[in-house]
Amino acid sequence: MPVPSGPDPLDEALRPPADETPEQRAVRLEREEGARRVSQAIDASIKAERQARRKKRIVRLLLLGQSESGKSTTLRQFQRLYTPTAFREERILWRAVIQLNIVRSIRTILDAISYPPTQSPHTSPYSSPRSRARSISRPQREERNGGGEYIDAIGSSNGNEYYNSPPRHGRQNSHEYPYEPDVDSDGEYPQSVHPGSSSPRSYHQHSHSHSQSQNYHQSSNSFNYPMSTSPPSNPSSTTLASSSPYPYPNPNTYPHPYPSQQANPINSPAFEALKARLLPLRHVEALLIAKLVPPNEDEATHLPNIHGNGNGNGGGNGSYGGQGNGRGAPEIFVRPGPGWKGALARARVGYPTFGGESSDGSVRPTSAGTTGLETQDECQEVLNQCRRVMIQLWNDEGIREVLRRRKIRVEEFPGFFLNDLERVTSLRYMPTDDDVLKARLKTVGVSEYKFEMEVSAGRDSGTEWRIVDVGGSRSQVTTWVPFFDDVDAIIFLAPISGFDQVLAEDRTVNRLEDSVLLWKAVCSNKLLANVDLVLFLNKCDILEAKLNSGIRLAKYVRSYGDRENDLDSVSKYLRSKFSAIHREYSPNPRKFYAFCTSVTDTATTAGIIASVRDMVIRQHLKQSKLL
Ligand SMILES: Nc1nc2c(ncn2[C@@H]2O[C@H](COP(=O)(O)OP(=O)(O)OP(=O)(O)O)[C@@H](O)[C@H]2O)c(=O)[nH]1
Ligand SMILES: [Mg+2]
Repeated sequence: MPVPSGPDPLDEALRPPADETPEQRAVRLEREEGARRVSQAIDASIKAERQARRKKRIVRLLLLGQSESGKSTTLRQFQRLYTPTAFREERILWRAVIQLNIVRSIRTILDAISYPPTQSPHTSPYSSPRSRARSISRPQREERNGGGEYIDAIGSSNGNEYYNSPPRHGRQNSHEYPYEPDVDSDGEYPQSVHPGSSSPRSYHQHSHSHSQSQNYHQSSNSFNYPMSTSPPSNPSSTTLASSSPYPYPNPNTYPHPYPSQQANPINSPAFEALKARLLPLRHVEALLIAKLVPPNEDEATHLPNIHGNGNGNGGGNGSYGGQGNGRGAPEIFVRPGPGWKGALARARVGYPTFGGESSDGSVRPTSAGTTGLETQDECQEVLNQCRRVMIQLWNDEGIREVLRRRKIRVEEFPGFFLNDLERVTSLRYMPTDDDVLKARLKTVGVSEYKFEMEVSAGRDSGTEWRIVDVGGSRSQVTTWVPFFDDVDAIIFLAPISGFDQVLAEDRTVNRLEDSVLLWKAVCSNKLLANVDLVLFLNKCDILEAKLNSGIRLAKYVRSYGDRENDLDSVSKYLRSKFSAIHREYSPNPRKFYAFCTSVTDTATTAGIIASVRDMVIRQHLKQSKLL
């Protein structure tokens, strides 16, 4: 933005009038003195409050990172480790979330099978969208001017715009994140170039107004759809998905807003019958949404998102019955805090009433998680009845093959429980610790969780912890700033397994690129200049599986070159890049710790969290002495 030249308007406004009389001057000075006294009093009271907080030993930790980076999971790890009783008591409440996760995974598969790649709501961000090879190395001028191959986010001089800019939506910011839908000659990831939304309608709109869409049009001839016309490689008639060819639209004539002829390309009677048997899941989904989303929370069911068409009701038009438009449903979210848990507990949702009132007077199941008694839960009953069909669907070779071809790795989705269907749909099912950590429930808003460690040693005892968990999607980043004040440490989560994925909320943005941009913004933020940073390079388990399956980092991060494509080398490389950004962008020198994590893994995360706890306490004590 151009800076206006000339006198500062604020100075102008504050300057005394040229014809000020001595009396007016005296009045003005007195008024200014009064204002100064008020300001000093406010400063003093803030300082006193801060000192009192330090004395009371209140430690504040902020969890930052993009959506699905693992912030809420990290918080759950803290709770599991340091308030285990409360964590155990609440496990049963996660069953509804897990039920919803299962239903959503099934829906994803049905959508993927039922709709061609161009229509499916579940292509990106889990389908290995491939942007052009990019470098996350520091921007070199030659690179920028030459190939333009680095992630532009790394190149901008200051990350603060991430906070200051208004929430970005859709493709409006494409100029800031110049992601050209680059098509590789091998056409390996055609789904990645599907621009914008999964909704054909919104794509249609884009195609008239954005030049990137035109690029897409121009380039759409140059690759083959992996599923364009061929059936799965093993066309065994025993598989559900293999008994019909796949009449996907000719890429030369694509896109059609609604290619009605191909609305449901799988017309195998076996598949149709199976879908019909899964129809009750629609009801389950609606029930769960009603349970999880408070009645006054309208936004959750109307949130436009990657899968949705902006008005999905989360349960009405999926593909269970093959009648809907199959464009999925919004991801259900909760506002952080005990609200949704309280609502579930109050509704009792069919859980047995083992417990009485808790100390705060609220009623919640207290030890149901350990009894293993049968419960009356309609959703669980329906899931239990559908479990054989779900298992059949998930284990069907033909369907697996379609998913493979479409690069849809359902097992890497958050909230994946399909390998545990027998166990998690049992009527006696009570979520384990691992299940709670694996469950996915998106956060919207910012909230502070207070707790005192049940399990505390030495100097920890008596310390009150306040962990701030934020919603990580792009539109929410601006809401973080008010929480930057008076923070002892930040844990920043960068899910490095996302190097071949795009953001759910903006499919033009590579996930790793977004994490780097966000990291830069956090490092350079002046309000956080003296806050120690802890970096979790997270989802290393998924990263390892990806690398082992042959997906190469160098395809997405060109600067990686021909280094070894294994977890150790990749994580070291990315760690050094994040560390370099920290050094370069931090306004002041400060402590920085980096860990390669899989925060769903209880064994490895316990040690890391203990180190972070010690480090935060140390820092807190140091700061207290300084005050
Ligand atoms: N396999 C694996 N899954 C993880 C890991 N970390 C988090 N997850 C899963 O990823 C999903 C998203 O994690 P969340 O903790 O909900 O992510 P978040 O950062 O809070 O996301 P928002 O609330 O949208 O901002 C959950 O289903 C987690 O179980 C990890 O290291 N490995
Ligand atoms: Mg969250």
